[in-house]
Amino acid sequence: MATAIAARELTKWFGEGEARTVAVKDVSFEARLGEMLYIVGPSGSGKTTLLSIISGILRPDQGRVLIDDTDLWALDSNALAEFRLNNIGFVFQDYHLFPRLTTAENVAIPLLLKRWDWERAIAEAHRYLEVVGLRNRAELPPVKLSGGEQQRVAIARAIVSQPDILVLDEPTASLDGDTGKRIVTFVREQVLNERRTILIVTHDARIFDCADRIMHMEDGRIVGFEKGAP
Ligand SMILES: Nc1ncnc2c1ncn2[C@@H]1O[C@H](COP(=O)(O)OP(=O)(O)OP(=O)(O)O)[C@@H](O)[C@H]1O
Repeated sequence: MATAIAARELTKWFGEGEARTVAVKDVSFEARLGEMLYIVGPSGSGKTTLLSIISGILRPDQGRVLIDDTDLWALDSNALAEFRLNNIGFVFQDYHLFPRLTTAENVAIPLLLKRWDWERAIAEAHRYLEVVGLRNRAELPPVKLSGGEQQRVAIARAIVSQPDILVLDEPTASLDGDTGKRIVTFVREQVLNERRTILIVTHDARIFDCADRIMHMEDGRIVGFEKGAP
């Protein structure tokens, strides 16, 4: 399998002097095309910090992230924003949906940012809502949806612009066990393909069997990999 993401000697610290915490220490790994890779570890082990660095949200203090031929953190801020918009979809733990917009409008946001005209963006959003099984919720505001449905809206929004990299931070944290498992199985079966790489930070052992590989972190470092059982 080809490499999609290469993390090279990433280090990130917060604060200075006595208060300095090293959140990620000299982390190197590769994620492959067509792979679902989990990042697991105790609270405070640096998982979210690492995910944020890899997805272009948080600048590392040292090291590089290579995505295909692009050295992510060598891009200027405009190029980085553009790269993120075109290549990386991010699903946050608490969904980050806009309450005053309809479900379809929420899903259309990345396309509107890419300057699609309104009608076309909304039509495409409807198509993706159908993919995640929510076609009949398109005109509702997110508050009218269940947690699992909101999570699926967030996934539709993250994939609507067809990014090669999809990043999910604790996607099942706010869901009951069955719903969480269903959502991750959906991502594995309907969203993963040979041109995509999916990274998932999770504590949830009930979804481990959907992973291709599980990367364990402790105290800011990678302490091992195990094979999943998809
Ligand atoms: N913005 C910040 N300012 C200061 N310290 C931070 C900041 N973000 C993270 N940290 C610290 O960096 C370390 C790693 O945090 P991180 O959130 O990456 O861990 P995590 O493994 O994702 O934890 P959790 O599973 O609890 O979400 C922790 O010690 C945390 O307190």
